[in-house]
Amino acid sequence: MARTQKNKATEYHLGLLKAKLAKYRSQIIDGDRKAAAAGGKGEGFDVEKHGDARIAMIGFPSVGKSSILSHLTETESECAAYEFTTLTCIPGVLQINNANIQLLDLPGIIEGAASGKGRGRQVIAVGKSSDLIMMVLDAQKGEEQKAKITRELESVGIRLNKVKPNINIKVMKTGGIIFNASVKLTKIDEKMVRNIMAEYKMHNAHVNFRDDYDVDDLIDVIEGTRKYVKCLYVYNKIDTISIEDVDKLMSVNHNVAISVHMNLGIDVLLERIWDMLGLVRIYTKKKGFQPDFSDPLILTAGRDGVTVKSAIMQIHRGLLKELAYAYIWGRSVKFSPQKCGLKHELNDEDVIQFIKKTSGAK
Ligand SMILES: Nc1nc2c(ncn2[C@@H]2O[C@H](COP(=O)(O)OP(=O)(O)OP(=O)(O)O)[C@@H](O)[C@H]2O)c(=O)[nH]1
Ligand SMILES: [K+]
Ligand SMILES: [Mg+2]
Repeated sequence: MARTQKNKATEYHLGLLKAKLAKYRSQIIDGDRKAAAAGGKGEGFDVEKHGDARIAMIGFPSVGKSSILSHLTETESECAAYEFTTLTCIPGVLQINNANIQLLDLPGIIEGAASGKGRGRQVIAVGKSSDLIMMVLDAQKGEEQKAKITRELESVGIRLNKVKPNINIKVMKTGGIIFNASVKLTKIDEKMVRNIMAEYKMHNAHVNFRDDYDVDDLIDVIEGTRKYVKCLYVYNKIDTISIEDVDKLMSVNHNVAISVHMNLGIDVLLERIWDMLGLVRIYTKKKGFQPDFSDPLILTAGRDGVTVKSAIMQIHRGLLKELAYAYIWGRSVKFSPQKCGLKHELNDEDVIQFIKKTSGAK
């Protein structure tokens, strides 16, 4: 693909090559999955999920992943100046705002990790299972390390800091391909969409583009197995570079610059982790009592954020039927307390009191 000159005539050819490549990749990944299921998983990698969220640290060897785990949690993971010090998945518990977050230290990966080099596949599988990937990078090394690891993750279907493309495909029995777009498309045209659909042997379908997407986005939606994961890029060892270079790193979206050795940037790192996880603390209170501010419920945002309903689902779903309304104090309401229904969206640090239909609703 890299050797094909880019112009209008070759564009269709490139699009089809991309679709073929994506198809073969998913066949290989699928084969791997079956082999893994048959032959047991990588030893030392099947760590059980614990706590309110899971973060996986992924990076090249000796960037300081284990140093970060040992610094931020009670767990000691061996740190050393030689590469591949860490050989398995080491879990620690990171406490931020009373939430218990599982932080996973992992072996360093190398180029080709996704196709099975080293323990790359196991490491990437752990990344896929997490709520946030911390891509740990060495501030002394060039920008290409970020692109290389991103490529490894993308090649197995992980998409970093992206939302699923809003392309709707409805398979029909007859009628051919009926194509619609809500905006003017600049990166793909109808002919290309038809070619790609044909490559996937989809001959009858309604295809609707809700935004200006490209070939890769269409393939992602057709393949359907992509995993959209948030990613924080953590540049460690800033004690070895100039202040100007630190400023440059910090000016990029989703980047954080730290030094474990000098204890620099750690507060900012924890804040960014909290923000990116999108966890919400909710304090429940009983009538006539103060809420217990030392013991929040930690809720994770679903597609509609955290609502009164999703809060109840995480606490005690039986309450759903019994609820008359909820009283809310906090930033999500105009005045406190305010009577709210199930759809009301909660903010971090709101206080909630549930009023049941039978007790005190009148
Ligand atoms: N200068 C500097 N060195 C650091 C810093 N953090 C870690 N190191 C050093 O970097 C080296 C590698 O640290 P590790 O924590 O073992 O790195 P790792 O990413 O876990 O390495 P692998 O497990 O081998 O992949 C060690 O010699 C650390 O002392 C830092 O903030 N500044
Ligand atoms: K090391
Ligand atoms: Mg390590």
